[in-house]
Amino acid sequence: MRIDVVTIFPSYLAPLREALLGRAIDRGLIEVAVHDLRDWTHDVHQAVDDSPYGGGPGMVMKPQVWGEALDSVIGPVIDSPARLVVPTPAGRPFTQQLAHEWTSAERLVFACGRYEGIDQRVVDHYAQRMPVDEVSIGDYVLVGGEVAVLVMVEAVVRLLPGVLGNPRSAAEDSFSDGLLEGPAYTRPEVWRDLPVPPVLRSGDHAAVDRWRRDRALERTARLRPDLLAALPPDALDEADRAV
Ligand SMILES: NCc1ccc(-c2ccccc2)nc1
Repeated sequence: MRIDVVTIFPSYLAPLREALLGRAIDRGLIEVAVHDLRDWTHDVHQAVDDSPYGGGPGMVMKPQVWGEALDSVIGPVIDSPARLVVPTPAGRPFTQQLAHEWTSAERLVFACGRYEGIDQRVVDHYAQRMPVDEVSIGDYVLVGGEVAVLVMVEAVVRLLPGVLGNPRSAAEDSFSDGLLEGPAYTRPEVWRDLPVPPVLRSGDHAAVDRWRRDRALERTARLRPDLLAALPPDALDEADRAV
């Protein structure tokens, strides 16, 4: 998978080259290119924004600059189909399911907005020639899309074959079975007078699996009842319902 990011703050994307994601790049599992939007300005001030039509606070990012940048970065879409992703608070929710969907994309191009966002015609123009996703990572407003890109790239790349040491990790993610993950424990057996739940040291794998699912169901009911309500009817067996 090739990932391109266009931003006025390229250094914000430096974490993409660290740790797990950095190793995925070194191993050739993904390619990452970060582009400075200002490279496509032609004026001495390198202007990327202007006042909003209709008035109102803040500034809007200019369509001309974005058009030249995205034409250059995306290139002839025919050659390598890409998805254009625009992080925005006014977007569809980014979910584990969407992360999985994106793992089949040959290319992801992220357009990081700042100020009050990007002139809508940029999304409208590219939506005529490629899939464009306006996506939100949560109901809060950031100063720009860069942090959201870090979140989404990590969520997608960790799902790619070979990236995680243990493929079971991604398969057993929170949300993979529609529930939140239950608690995890490691040595020591007792820490500050708090013991590890004995069942986890029993060696009885069926009991451990049952205990873990019960804790996941309890946690989901307590913190995310919406996820329980969204489960398909056959997702919970009789033992689950007893929790
Ligand atoms: N859903 C999180 C999120 C994503 C992007 C932005 C944002 C803010 C300003 C300009 C452009 C994008 N804010 C929140």
